[in-house]
Amino acid sequence: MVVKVYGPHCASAKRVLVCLVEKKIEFEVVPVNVLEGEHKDPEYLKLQPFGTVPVIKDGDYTLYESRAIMRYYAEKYRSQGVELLGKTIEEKGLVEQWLEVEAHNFHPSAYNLTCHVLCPTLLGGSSPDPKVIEESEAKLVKVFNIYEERLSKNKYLAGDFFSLADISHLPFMDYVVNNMGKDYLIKDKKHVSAWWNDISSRPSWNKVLELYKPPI
Ligand SMILES: N[C@@H](CCC(=O)N[C@@H](CS(=O)(=O)O)C(=O)NCC(=O)O)C(=O)O
Repeated sequence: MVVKVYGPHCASAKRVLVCLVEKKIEFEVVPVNVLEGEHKDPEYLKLQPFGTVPVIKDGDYTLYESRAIMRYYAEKYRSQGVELLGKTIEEKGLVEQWLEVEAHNFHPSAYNLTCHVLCPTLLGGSSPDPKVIEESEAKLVKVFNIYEERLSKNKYLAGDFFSLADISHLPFMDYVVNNMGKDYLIKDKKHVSAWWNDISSRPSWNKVLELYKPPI
């Protein structure tokens, strides 16, 4: 049974797609036009009651939350493709730690910038708020300072191996650094810059970006 990934053009779905490519897992995509509100259709809400993308269907198995989906496939196909969870329980612990750091320290500010700078339609009619943009950038500076220190000792966030924690950053780092042109946030951080250049050069990321261009 081939896994179906709903909403491939959206950022959070790209975490899942990169994971599947790295693990050499065959997949199909089901486009969901969030700008037209298709993610709020009753049929879609039966799959994902919170009305966000992505969700996957793998036979009778349905799963949403992009990071949970990545963890599921990285575990289920552990011996296939690139190892994305580390080799020891200690390494796996660090992968989980940096996945949580991405979700709770990096993502909120990156998502705020996405809404207020890149896609104000996500604001539901409100106007972009310069104060939110300023505060979000300041928070990201603090996050990248911590990343700079971590990456001065390790090639990747969880250690000297590429993992789900690095994949999880790809879509919104691309929005912040490239789509928003806020590369100045990392340009003076040589280890963060080297890390970003490394992970964003991966064929898996560039394949997904080429196949499923963002809707914004
Ligand atoms: N925590 C969820 C977040 C999913 C999410 O917010 N998806 C956005 C699209 S994107 O920001 O990932 O591109 C969405 O559906 N937005 C539409 C909406 O919130 O109505 C996950 O990681 O899957």
